[in-house]
Amino acid sequence: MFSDGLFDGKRILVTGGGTGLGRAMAERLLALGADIVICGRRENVLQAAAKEMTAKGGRVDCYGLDIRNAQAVDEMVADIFATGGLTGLLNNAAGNFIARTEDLSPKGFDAVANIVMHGTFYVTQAVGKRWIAAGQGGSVLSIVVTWVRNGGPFVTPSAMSKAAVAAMTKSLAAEWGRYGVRLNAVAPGEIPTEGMSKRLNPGETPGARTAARNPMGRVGTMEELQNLAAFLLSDGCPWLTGEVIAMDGAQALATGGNFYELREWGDAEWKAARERIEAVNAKDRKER
Ligand SMILES: CCC/C=C/C(=O)SCCNC(=O)CCNC(=O)[C@H](O)C(C)(C)COP(=O)([O-])OP(=O)([O-])OC[C@H]1O[C@@H](n2cnc3c(N)ncnc32)[C@H](O)[C@@H]1OP(=O)([O-])[O-]
Ligand SMILES: NC(=O)C1=CN([C@@H]2O[C@H](COP(=O)(O)OP(=O)(O)OC[C@H]3O[C@@H](n4cnc5c(N)ncnc54)[C@H](OP(=O)(O)O)[C@@H]3O)[C@@H](O)[C@H]2O)C=CC1
Repeated sequence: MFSDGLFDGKRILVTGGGTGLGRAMAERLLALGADIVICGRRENVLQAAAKEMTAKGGRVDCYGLDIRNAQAVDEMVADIFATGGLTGLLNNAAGNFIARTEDLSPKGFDAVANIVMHGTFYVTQAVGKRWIAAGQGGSVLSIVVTWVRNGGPFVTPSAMSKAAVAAMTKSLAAEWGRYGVRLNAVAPGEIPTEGMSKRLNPGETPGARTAARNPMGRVGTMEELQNLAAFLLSDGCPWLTGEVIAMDGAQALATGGNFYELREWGDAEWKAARERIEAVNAKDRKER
């Protein structure tokens, strides 16, 4: 679908690029010739992913850090610019889980908001200010959710924070356009990944609920997202900026989104879901 070498000479930072959608998009960009940088909190996950991704060649650099830490983000980005710079940024790292909003503690809200809203801003600003200082342009792509348009029941901290990322995308497209920096966002429907399925559909067959409700009768595929991300980050559309593009088989248009049906759940279902989510959180935390 794309020419070989489309991304020759490009270097792209993919936050959360060691797993799931981030890894899939990083792999496609690498295959098209880009050098890749990935970051996340679990260094072992990043190193294992980088090893597999470069089995056929290419360069993938890893940084183990928490993007909620603005100083750590700035140090990472300074190091990246000291070792070759960047032409693109893919804001993909996120945290999320389903919960009744009345059950959230302040720390539970902050866990999501500090990753998605604050962390995404820290990375974008650290990269953007260096592009501006260097007099070079760049392209930012952020992964959001369809809930930025109409809210997301039972995922309120994520809906609020991703809406902030969509607002950042539009604000900076206007503010930084004069520097040749463009920003766009993609709002995918469900594309099952381990990190997502275990926190948003705990105990269910991954993708089953979406397949039953989606106008196209299925979940999304990695390949569809890889193609859209490659197009948006390529030099093929330099005047395209400030857009949020949904790709969900029209599910949000038809049904409003993903989790409204959870209003049927009672205390027992929420307790079971929380236990499953906290088990996966604890497992991942041990690897940090
Ligand atoms: C269509 C699909 C769209 C998909 C969109 C996506 O984004 S998929 C992306 C999917 N991928 C990911 O999400 C990957 C990354 N995700 C993560 O690392 C975790 O899920 C994280 C966001 C909780 C951060 O973890 P951490 O260890 O850094 O967290 P921490 O120690 O800072 O604060 C923890 C606080 O959260 C509380 N809490 C937790 N669960 C529940 C619950 N079920 N109920 C209520 N509360 C809950 C917990 O009790 C504690 O508060 P407390 O009690 O101390 O006051
Ligand atoms: N899968 C889906 O159906 C959909 C996903 N999305 C979005 O796609 C993106 C990827 O999700 P997905 O691949 O499914 O889930 P994953 O859980 O696999 O990806 C999240 C990644 O972000 C990293 N991350 C999380 N918190 C931090 C942090 N504080 N600092 C640094 N890295 C962090 C995680 O690594 P680590 O834990 O090691 O830090 C992980 O690699 C997210 O933005 C999500 O909101 C949007 C719509 C649908």
